Amino acid sequence: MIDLNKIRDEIDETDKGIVRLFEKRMELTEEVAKYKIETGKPVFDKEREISKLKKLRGESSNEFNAKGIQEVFQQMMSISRKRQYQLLTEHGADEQVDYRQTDALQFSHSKVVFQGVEGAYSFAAMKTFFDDTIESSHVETWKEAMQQVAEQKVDYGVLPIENSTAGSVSDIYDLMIRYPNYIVGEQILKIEHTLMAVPGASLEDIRTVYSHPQGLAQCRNYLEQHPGWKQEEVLNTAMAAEKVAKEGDRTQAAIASRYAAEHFGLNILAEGCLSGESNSTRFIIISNQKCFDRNAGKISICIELPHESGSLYNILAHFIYNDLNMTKIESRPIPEQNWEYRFFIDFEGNLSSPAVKNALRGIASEASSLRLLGNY
Ligand SMILES: O=C(O)C(=O)C[C@]1(C(=O)O)C=C[C@@H](O)C=C1
Repeated sequence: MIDLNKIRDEIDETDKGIVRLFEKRMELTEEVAKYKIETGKPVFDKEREISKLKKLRGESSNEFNAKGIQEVFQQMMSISRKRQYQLLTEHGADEQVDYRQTDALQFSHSKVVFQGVEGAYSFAAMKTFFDDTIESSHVETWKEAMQQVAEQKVDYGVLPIENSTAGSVSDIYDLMIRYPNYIVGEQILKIEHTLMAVPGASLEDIRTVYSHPQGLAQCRNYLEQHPGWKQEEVLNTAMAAEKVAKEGDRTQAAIASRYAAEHFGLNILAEGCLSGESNSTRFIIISNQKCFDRNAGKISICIELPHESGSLYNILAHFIYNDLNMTKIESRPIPEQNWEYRFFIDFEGNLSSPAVKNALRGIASEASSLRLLGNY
């Protein structure tokens, strides 16, 4: 009978040896880091890693072990890189600080653009985030709002990025890539949709419901109870209310805010049950200035990765090693590169913290591209 305890003793001895060798390897890594700090040579040397993996695989006795060796050494070199990034950060090696930190961003007396018309949820988010000294204006589309901020026609823009029921607003993610704007704040707004129609109309009269696609999506459960109603998309929830009020047709209804119903003189036919109790939308405040609040606690980045196995896993390891809490990851297709994606990542932290600097240094070296979208 084989003695399990005896085998385990031998495994323990072998593991001790592996730990000693690992420690030795990490000491050598520190030497490499010193050399790289002095010479400015990049930490990540892909060619060296590929040739090492090939050689080590060749030294294993069978294909199964070769795979294991590849996995273990990929991890070992990735750990070695992370230690080197730490040492580079501690040493303050060529930090590229192309953003400005400020004690407090100037929001009062600024020019702010939102999409839609008064009564739209973006308008409500703007009113909640900013004070009464701002000069606000509105445009028809999210793209125009992005453009106005990019061209510095206004100081800030307010855009919806995510809804707790319907999910991410993917168009906003795509627009963030197309325009050189930055996120400087966010506002979460509880969304309470109501169904409204012209005075005198009742639920039985309704044939068509107008709203923004997000409004229709968030009220999907309610609308499923009325399969006979035709759903029509318009640019904005408040515009839907405006259209119903202007056309005066009692077969039409709009899904929009209570404010919009009052503003356009419409009657509320249903409320409260439309999109659930906790339905909320997160709005971002964007600026063209790469300027972040010194006390900001959340960072948004966008990365593109080499199209190869394990690349996302390796990038995410930078958050784990630096104890950073990732709060969101979103993927969007890269146009013209079918089935390849860019990733939008939110995590907690401030750009001045060493942990964030380490992680961003590592990600910048190992991703195909990294764009900082904001610290707010
Ligand atoms: O040889 C180097 O240049 C190192 O930095 C060491 C090492 C390794 O751990 O083996 C780590 C990172 C490089 O990408 C390649 C190899």
